[in-house]
Amino acid sequence: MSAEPALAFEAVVRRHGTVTAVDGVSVAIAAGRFVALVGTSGSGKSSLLRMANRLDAPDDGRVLRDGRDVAGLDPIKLRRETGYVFQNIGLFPHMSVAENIAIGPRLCGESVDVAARLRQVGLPEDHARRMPAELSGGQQQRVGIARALAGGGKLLLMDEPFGALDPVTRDQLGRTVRALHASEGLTTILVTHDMAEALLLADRVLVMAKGRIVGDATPAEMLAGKAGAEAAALVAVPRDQAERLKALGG
Ligand SMILES: Nc1ncnc2c1ncn2[C@@H]1O[C@H](COP(=O)(O)OP(=O)(O)OP(=O)(O)O)[C@@H](O)[C@H]1O
Repeated sequence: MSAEPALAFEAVVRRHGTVTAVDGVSVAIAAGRFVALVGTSGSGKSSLLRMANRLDAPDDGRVLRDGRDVAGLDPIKLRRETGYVFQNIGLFPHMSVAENIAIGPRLCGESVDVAARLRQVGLPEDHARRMPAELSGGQQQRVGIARALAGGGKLLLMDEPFGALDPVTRDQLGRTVRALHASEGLTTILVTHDMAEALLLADRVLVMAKGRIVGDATPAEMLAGKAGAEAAALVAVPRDQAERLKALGG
């Protein structure tokens, strides 16, 4: 494992017209960590994530992967080596599950063990022949995760990947991703609006507000109120819900 952080942002700025979406973010993420990125809508989470594999370029500052500035890396290769999963992942509707999973490596003349990839994400092997429309939303997201990892990349970026799913499916998928993170030796960054999900899955939580990182702590530190006012406000929501549920149960 490299001594360099798997991903680092150095004084990164990203503007969209007159809006400064990312306003001087510096943060390093060590290989093997599971980081949740939280913050209210419009705080800059997606804008930050998109710079990790050159979907967007910073207006200022640098983004480093394993110590190398992404500006000097081949974007096609970089994206192949990055698992990227987002809400409504967009499987190719006219391709089978197997073809969807294998598409990236196949374009580079490489083959994929589709059955193994399906097993990894908890889907039966016979689903390989199905078309995306024959799968539930949760199953489609599982295929999306399998496709994201098929290139063999060790960095997994997830932008609200469970956003459109019911709470039970969401919880199951979260556990699957956490298990994959460990078994595959991934570095994972999960953008989520669900603070409870962030606290339960991640080993480090970054809080964004107005384009800046305003909280950076472990889940235990967050719960103990040691990560600043914005983090405390976000943690207050699931805590209050848990207390109200407990009160209901007597
Ligand atoms: N392509 C774009 N063009 C113009 N403005 C944009 C664009 N993308 C994002 N923005 C603006 O940049 C700011 C940050 O947006 P971003 O999507 O990064 O936030 P976010 O924290 O991911 O939000 P959400 O949780 O709602 O997805 C917002 O003010 C948004 O309106």
